[in-house]
Amino acid sequence: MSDGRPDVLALVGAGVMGQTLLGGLLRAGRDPAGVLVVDRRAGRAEELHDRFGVRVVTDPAAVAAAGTVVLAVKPQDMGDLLASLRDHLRPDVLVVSLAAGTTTHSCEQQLRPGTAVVRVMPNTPSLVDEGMAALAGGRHCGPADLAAAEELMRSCGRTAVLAEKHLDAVTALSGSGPAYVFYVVEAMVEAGVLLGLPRATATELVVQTVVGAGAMLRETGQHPTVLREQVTSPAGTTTAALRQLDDHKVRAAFVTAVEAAWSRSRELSRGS
Ligand SMILES: NC(=O)C1=CN([C@@H]2O[C@H](COP(=O)(O)OP(=O)(O)OC[C@H]3O[C@@H](n4cnc5c(N)ncnc54)[C@H](OP(=O)(O)O)[C@@H]3O)[C@@H](O)[C@H]2O)C=CC1
Ligand SMILES: O=C(O)[C@@H]1CCC=N1
Repeated sequence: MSDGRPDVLALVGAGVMGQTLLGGLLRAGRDPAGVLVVDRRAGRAEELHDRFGVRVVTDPAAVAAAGTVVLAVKPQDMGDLLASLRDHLRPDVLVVSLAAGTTTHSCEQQLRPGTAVVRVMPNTPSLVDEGMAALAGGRHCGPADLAAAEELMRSCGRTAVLAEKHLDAVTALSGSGPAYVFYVVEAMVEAGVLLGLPRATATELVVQTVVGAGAMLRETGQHPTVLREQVTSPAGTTTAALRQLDDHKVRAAFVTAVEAAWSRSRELSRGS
């Protein structure tokens, strides 16, 4: 940890994203004794302690021991949360917010003046160490703070440091992106079932196809258009399918959908 902060990390909000990051940090070698989880659901303590070996509390005052505090609650809960943490945080704390559509400026305004805040947009493939997280530093955040936040997120995937103005687009693309891929997978599996394949077989075929296509994109570095053309034989099956996707404006629907997510992220940043 940088700048003489205590090595204790507090994670506030142990839902989907909080537990995903927690798992990554522990897999990467972080000592569970140095991690404190704060979640408002009292019943979570035993379950999370058994699963991760970390201490779990409901009292926000416990963050006073932490050099780094990661906020993983819903954007709509951030206001109440920041108010409850404000007087307990160390003056030199690093606050890392994972909340969609919550700007560093809005966090800073609700915390003690000068608090270092990093805004992060992660995604759920962090569960299998294939996450993508974009980070943006607030106005009191120095290079060492950003590096410390990046190190946290690298425990479960890749990172990119971007200007904060891009974070709503990141949220729409890679933050929500896994849901778009799962949606396509669901549709393809249903198509396989419609054509008479057992559901388990259809699922295995589709999942391996998606994993394989993703690996090809990463490992060949080829443009997706080139890779798609390699599959598309003249007068063949693929071109017949792609024509239907174009006729149904699926490409345009994806663009509009991502734009809607971007717009919603911007709305969240205005508190609506
Ligand atoms: N899920 C995803 O794919 C992604 C999520 N994010 C962001 O991560 C954040 C968390 O999302 P997600 O994990 O899905 O949400 P969840 O609802 O699964 O988890 C949030 C957790 O925080 C708890 N909580 C809420 N307020 C407080 C509080 N004041 N003190 C302590 N604990 C509290 C909630 O308790 P309770 O259940 O009682 O409400 C819940 O356990 C969001 O801001 C989201 O935008 C970012 C990228 C991807
Ligand atoms: O749907 C959401 O609001 C969150 C942010 C990105 C992914 N899930």
